[in-house]
Amino acid sequence: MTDQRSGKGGGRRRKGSAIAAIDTGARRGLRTRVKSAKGRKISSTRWLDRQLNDPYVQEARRLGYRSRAAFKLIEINNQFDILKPGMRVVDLGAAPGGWTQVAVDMVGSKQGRGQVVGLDILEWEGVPGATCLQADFLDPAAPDMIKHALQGPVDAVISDMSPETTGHRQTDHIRIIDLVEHALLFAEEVLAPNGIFIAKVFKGGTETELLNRIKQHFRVSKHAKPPASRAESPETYLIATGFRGQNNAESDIASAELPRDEDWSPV
Ligand SMILES: C[S@@+](CC[C@H](N)C(=O)[O-])C[C@H]1O[C@@H](n2cnc3c(N)ncnc32)[C@H](O)[C@@H]1O
Repeated sequence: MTDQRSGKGGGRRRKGSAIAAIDTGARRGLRTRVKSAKGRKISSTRWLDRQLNDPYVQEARRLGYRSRAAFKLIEINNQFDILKPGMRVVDLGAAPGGWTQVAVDMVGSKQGRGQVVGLDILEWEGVPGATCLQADFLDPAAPDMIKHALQGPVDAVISDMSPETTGHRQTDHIRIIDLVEHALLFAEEVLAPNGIFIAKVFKGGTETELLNRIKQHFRVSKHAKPPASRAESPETYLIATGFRGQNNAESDIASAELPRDEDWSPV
């Protein structure tokens, strides 16, 4: 909960093993899968094959990104032109650090412009140019920890947080919505006017109440499924721009006017 590091290099790589071909984040995932796949070795082998044949994994490795997830943020940004030099960004669910690396490059924090603060429940290696925190975001003390690290109002809160999936659709849905709701409440507290909120959600599962809240606080909201997000994954990203400002929420949006989740066409 109190671990705060910044400015260290990338993850260690084990030379010579098959695992050395996979970036740090994927290797962490491999260990998890092998452990949880006791007696189901075939599926972990298939998973390993998929990693080795995945062009995003290869490209992440070539460019020094810690996860293939980095490309999701790059693609979201290509599409929506969101992150710009000098911005202050909070990255939730940041480990192993792919999005943090991309955000650091985009805002220019290594050159002293903007700021990136990343947080994850897992222990993770600091990303140069970012403040890297370890805490459970659902712990009431976590938001204050981030606020303490911030040097001013935030331009973008980006969340790639996802809970350990159980395979039970409804349970997974409830867990991710809980994370998104906490992230949104935090964003409402720290965002500057016109700020941006990005959060991972599961397709077809964004609660009306959550969408209602997004509509009240942001001028524009969309769903996006970047090409780097695997087609078979239910994940999609909620992109909300034009934060109306603290205490400036639109309270007169009739619920009848709100789009149903399935009406939000993917962009
Ligand atoms: C898909 S990964 C993020 C990948 C990351 N964006 C990247 O580019 O490398 C999801 C992350 O959410 C984190 N997470 C899940 N629940 C969390 C919580 N309650 N607090 C903080 N982080 C959490 C997980 O530990 C995991 O690292």
